[in-house]
Amino acid sequence: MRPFVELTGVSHTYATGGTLAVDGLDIRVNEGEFAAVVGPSGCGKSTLMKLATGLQFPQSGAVVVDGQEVRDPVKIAGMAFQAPTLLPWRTTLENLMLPLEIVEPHRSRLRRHKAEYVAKAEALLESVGLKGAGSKFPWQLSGGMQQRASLCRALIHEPKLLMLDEPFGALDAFTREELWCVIRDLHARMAGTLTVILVTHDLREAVFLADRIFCMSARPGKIIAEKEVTFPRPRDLEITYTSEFSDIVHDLRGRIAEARTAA
Ligand SMILES: Nc1ncnc2c1ncn2[C@@H]1O[C@H](COP(=O)(O)OP(=O)(O)OP(=O)(O)O)[C@@H](O)[C@H]1O
Repeated sequence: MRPFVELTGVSHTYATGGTLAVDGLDIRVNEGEFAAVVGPSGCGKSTLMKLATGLQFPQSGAVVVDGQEVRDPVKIAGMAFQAPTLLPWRTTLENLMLPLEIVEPHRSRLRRHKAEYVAKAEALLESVGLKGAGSKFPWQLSGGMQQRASLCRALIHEPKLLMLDEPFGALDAFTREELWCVIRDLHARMAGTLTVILVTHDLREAVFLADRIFCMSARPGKIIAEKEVTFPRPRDLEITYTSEFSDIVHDLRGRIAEARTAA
């Protein structure tokens, strides 16, 4: 497998406040892989996401995505965050269409091929259990439904890289587990062509979804452990109740506890 996202010896200090957020960060995620990043609060997980998508640029080290050094915002990436950030004055369908109005080649095609794109958006909504919700405004949807819609928006322009920053953090445990399965199925459907990086505080979520888990030190963040998760796919929620699963969660919890006290 070829590396798809590579950060090598990356250090980054924010100009505002002069905070050294990550220092000597090395991470390599292969094409098609589902990676998760866990670590103590404030260790630089979101910074890693911003660096990998060209929203911030490091003072030292290299960031390479899909074989190209990152010098601008990465157009092949889709992103979803803890807050669904849907525009309240647009319907759900219109919210989904937003990246198409910005990202080429869709931007130039959108007007002439509108029906094709609408059909695609509707198919995506159906795939996450939101059939028929396209005409509703975000405020007419539950939090879980909004988060599903926001996932669809992140995927509408067929990104090769999906970046998820605590996307389920604000949801109740049942809805969260339901959405784990939605993401699992989306990733499986795009077999080998969609690389995912998920930042999460939820260690069960990381172990259930990921092929590889990176554990970060306290700030300034660097990778202190890398763990492969070899449970066969497709994974069922039942595996979360097995002792093998709990062992991995406990191991990660121990590493993060150590990283916090070492800070
Ligand atoms: N835009 C910014 N300007 C200045 N400092 C920032 C900015 N974004 C993050 N920081 C600082 O960089 C450090 C790392 O923040 P980051 O958001 O990457 O951590 P995190 O691991 O995602 O945190 P959490 O787990 O709490 O979400 C923090 O000390 C934070 O205050």
